[in-house]
Amino acid sequence: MIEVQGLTKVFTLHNQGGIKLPVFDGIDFVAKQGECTVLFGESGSGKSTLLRSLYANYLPTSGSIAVRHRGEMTAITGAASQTLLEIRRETIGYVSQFLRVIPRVATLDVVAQPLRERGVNVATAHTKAAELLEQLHIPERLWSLPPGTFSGGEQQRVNIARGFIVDYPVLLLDEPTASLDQRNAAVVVDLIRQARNRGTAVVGIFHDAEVRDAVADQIFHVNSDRQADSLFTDERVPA
Ligand SMILES: Nc1ncnc2c1ncn2[C@@H]1O[C@H](COP(=O)(O)OP(=O)(O)OP(=O)(O)O)[C@@H](O)[C@H]1O
Repeated sequence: MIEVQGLTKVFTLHNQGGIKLPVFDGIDFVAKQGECTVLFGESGSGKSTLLRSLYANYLPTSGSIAVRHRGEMTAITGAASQTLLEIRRETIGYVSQFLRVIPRVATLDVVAQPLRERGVNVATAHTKAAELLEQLHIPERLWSLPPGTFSGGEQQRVNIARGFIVDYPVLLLDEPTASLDQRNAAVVVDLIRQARNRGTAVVGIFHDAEVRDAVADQIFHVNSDRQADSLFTDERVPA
């Protein structure tokens, strides 16, 4: 579903005299349908940078990223804005670590929005949003409120509900259980497994070893010191 070739990222800090900050160099990486790929590595190794590059939030310095979109491998690097919007609406879902929402929009609408953008009617989108919010233990009294003042864990669960409301062929998850208790982390593990069983290619960062072991089909080591030929390991992690 995703093919990454020779991906290199160097940040240039223009407000710091143009200092160059190399993050990773020459990454080759494949994410397959129905598999969960875990990005693994030390803090600062570039996991989030890689995930953001897959969503085209960051522009790579060199290399290419392609995603299977409408049945064809489509370049993300260098894609026109219109193509990127289409890819994000139909093919790639992204659950960032923190919820970013428009003020004064009710939680139920925040969660339902990705379905509404795909033309699903309000009633159906709200029903699906309510199911997910219930599953993730967000009390019903909060559904009509904007999530801006919710606790960190509540906001993260709203973000997860929003990410899982569409059956995206590719789902990118940036530490989706970081602020969650065990009960809610277990719900997220279930949601990931269900998505994977439907054929979604999941790519995620999970700091919690228990969660990681519960969902990983393969682990991709992101390591800024690595040699080019040891970039990819296809370690099967026991369920
Ligand atoms: N927008 C940016 N501008 C400049 N440097 C950045 C930017 N984003 C990330 N970096 C740098 O890139 C490096 C990798 O950061 P990244 O967040 O990808 O690491 P990570 O592996 O996800 O770390 P962690 O596990 O701590 O979240 C860091 O040194 C960071 O300072």
